[in-house]
Amino acid sequence: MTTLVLASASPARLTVLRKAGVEPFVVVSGVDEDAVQEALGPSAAPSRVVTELARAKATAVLTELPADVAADAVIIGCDSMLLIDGTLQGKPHTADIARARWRSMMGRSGTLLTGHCVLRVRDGATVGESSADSATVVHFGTPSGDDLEAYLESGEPMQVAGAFTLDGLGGWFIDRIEGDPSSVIGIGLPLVRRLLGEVGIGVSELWGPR
Ligand SMILES: Nc1nc2c(ncn2[C@@H]2O[C@H](COP(=O)(O)OP(=O)(O)OP(=O)(O)O)[C@@H](O)[C@H]2O)c(=O)[nH]1
Repeated sequence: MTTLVLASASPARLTVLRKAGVEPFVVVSGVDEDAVQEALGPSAAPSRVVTELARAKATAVLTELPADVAADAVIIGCDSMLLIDGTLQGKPHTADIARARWRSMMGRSGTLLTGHCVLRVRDGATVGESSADSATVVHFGTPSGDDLEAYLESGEPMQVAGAFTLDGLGGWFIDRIEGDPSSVIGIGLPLVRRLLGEVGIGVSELWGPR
């Protein structure tokens, strides 16, 4: 049976796949995302940035796979960033940055881009590849000052692209989205289904015992 390898440390991506019937084999890539972005240059299109980051993550774990997994596997790498005011934003990391971002984006909208790369692996070699990004327009609500401070205090916004979640505390502050919710959380299931199809895999082959 083909093993789905998730090349990500993201707990959210793991949860999305588990709820969708797949128990992935997780290998964290450790890719230096800043270095990849720098190599792409300042004029790289946002969709290319997130897709190349996803490809770098998927490629990086190929050599880390145990032989029994690498015999028959499909590796998925992802990268999510928020495109707003013409700039790509990753994780804010500090409360001050997250606060400044929320004060700027509340009441407005941005596009959450998630790049995906799927590598089909047989006997340790890549025999197929498909990649694409998904774009979801996110309409931000207007949290009160107290609510925003409490949200920052939770620590959640610092650890996620765009300083918000759809499926966590951030959900109180997202008015609506236009697009696929799973890709906002970090891995777009309908897009991954299409990418898996391009390398000859049907999603139900990956579902565990029901
Ligand atoms: N739960 C949740 N997480 C989100 C949401 N939006 C973005 N994220 C997370 O924000 C993180 C974006 O950073 P990335 O660099 O793509 O991924 P990472 O967490 O660093 O993990 P790697 O794939 O190992 O790089 C991911 O973990 C996403 O799952 C959301 O709406 N909900």
